[in-house]
Amino acid sequence: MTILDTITAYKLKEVNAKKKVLPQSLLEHFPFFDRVPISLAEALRNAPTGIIAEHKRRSPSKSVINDKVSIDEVAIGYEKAGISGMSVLTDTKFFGGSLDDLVLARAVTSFPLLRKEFIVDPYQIYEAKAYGADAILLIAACLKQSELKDYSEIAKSIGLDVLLEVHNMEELEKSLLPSVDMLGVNNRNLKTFEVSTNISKELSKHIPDEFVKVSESGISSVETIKELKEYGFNGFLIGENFMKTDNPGESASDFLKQLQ
Ligand SMILES: O=C(O)c1ccccc1NCC(=O)[C@H](O)[C@H](O)COP(=O)(O)O
Repeated sequence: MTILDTITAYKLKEVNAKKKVLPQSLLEHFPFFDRVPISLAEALRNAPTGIIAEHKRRSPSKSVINDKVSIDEVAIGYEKAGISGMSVLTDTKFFGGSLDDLVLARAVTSFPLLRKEFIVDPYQIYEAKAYGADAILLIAACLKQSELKDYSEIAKSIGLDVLLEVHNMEELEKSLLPSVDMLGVNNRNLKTFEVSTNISKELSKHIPDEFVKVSESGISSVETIKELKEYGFNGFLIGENFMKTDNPGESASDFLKQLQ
């Protein structure tokens, strides 16, 4: 059993329990549900740097990364730094995040927010909108092609952008759907936790130009970003490199200065 199998099995139970307490029909009455989202894909297409900075307290591969800084401090710092968008991990059990983090980040910023979650049920897409997200993540390794199609179409129907994450050619082939805005290549192998940006470089040539290409995980240098740009990447998802510092916003700001 891989970590992804463990997480998705847990998520299915978690979502079923949530639906009993707060049905989807009620999520549609949350104030943020009527908010017009800001497109993360557009922000990346038009940005000179294209960084999506992540709020990440801990992870299965690294345990604790940073549980000292507050979400609002991180979100304000990232926006001030000039980052294109922010990824907010909302999983509690494995990453120490929550939907409260998403609401708090939304309350203090106006740039695009990605709900970083292991989506296994459409309920979580409505939840993302209700709690202030602009975009959702779908992971090809967790979902069948019919689910990727249905879930991305649901997200688009309520105005959310879709970042679809792949790690190999087989996952990429089932992910080239018109309802997907951004194709993310995860440089982290979720079975071994090994990280290599070579996977982004290899898969980039098979991603058609209509998708915004995003390289995810294990990025810690501006040289890597400059190199990945040569392969057509417009977006770069960075978590640990900023979050491991005492001041993630300042660290992101220094990183952007080096890039410009
Ligand atoms: O980060 C992990 O250990 C991990 C383990 C299992 C599933 C997903 C995982 N990470 C989620 C992510 O996508 C990363 O947080 C994101 O790409 C940022 O990565 P990094 O810059 O390496 O923190």
